[in-house]
Amino acid sequence: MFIEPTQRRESPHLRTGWIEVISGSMFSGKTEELIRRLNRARIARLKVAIFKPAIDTRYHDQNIVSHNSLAIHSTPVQKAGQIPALAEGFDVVGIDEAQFFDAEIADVCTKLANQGQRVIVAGLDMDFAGKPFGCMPQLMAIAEYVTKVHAICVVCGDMAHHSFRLLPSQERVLLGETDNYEARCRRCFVLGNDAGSKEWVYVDDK
Ligand SMILES: Nc1ncnc2c1ncn2[C@@H]1O[C@H](COP(=O)(O)OP(=O)(O)O)[C@@H](O)[C@H]1O
Ligand SMILES: Cc1cn([C@H]2C[C@H](O)[C@@H](COP(=O)(O)O)O2)c(=O)[nH]c1=O
Ligand SMILES: [Zn+2]
Repeated sequence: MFIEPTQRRESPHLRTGWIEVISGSMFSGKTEELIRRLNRARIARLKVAIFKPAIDTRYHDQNIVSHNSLAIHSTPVQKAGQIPALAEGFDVVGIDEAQFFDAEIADVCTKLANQGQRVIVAGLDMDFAGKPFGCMPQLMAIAEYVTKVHAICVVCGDMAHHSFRLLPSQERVLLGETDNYEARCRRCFVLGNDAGSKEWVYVDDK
């Protein structure tokens, strides 16, 4: 578990901010972990602002929602450049689905952190082809803290770090969940359709 640094309580302009990145494949728990950190910041009575790209309407047009139905209210924005004005006066800034933001997102996160805000960014490290996704490599490079989370391969049960697309589309952006994607380990990802595809069945402990 990530041990959160303590945020000093003076005005944001008198304290040091930082950037945290939570990254991994689909179903790896990025959103869960983002919501956990943001809820803890709220419990600490810090002012929390949360953003997501407006394109991400998968589960809800406003809320950030995890695959296991945790939810937190957010402000959808069209462009990264809109975030600084909207985040003014907040101690902590959460951003989900960062891979969909334009290249300005890295400068935006730097600006917020330099102003003393704690910035927590979650996003996919790789696309369906196993290629680094958009701005994520840059965000991981400039962050003080990077947490890589992993899913479970739905084919074999090993640790998964790939998002395997079940449709033939080669478009980079294709929203979806278990209808369109599976979490897969390296081996089952490389095997592709030859690895087969199984609905994950939880083993009964009894
Ligand atoms: N293959 C899988 N591996 C791990 N968790 C899964 C898998 N499929 C569904 N889940 C569920 O997804 C949850 C994580 O969802 P979420 O935080 O939205 O992930 P992410 O944002 O990384 O896509 C897990 O707690 C679990 O309930
Ligand atoms: C791999 C991959 C994913 N997407 C889309 C699919 C989902 O809508 C999001 C990822 O959401 P999650 O919170 O990480 O589960 O991204 C895409 O558009 N292109 C891809 O290659
Ligand atoms: Zn596997």
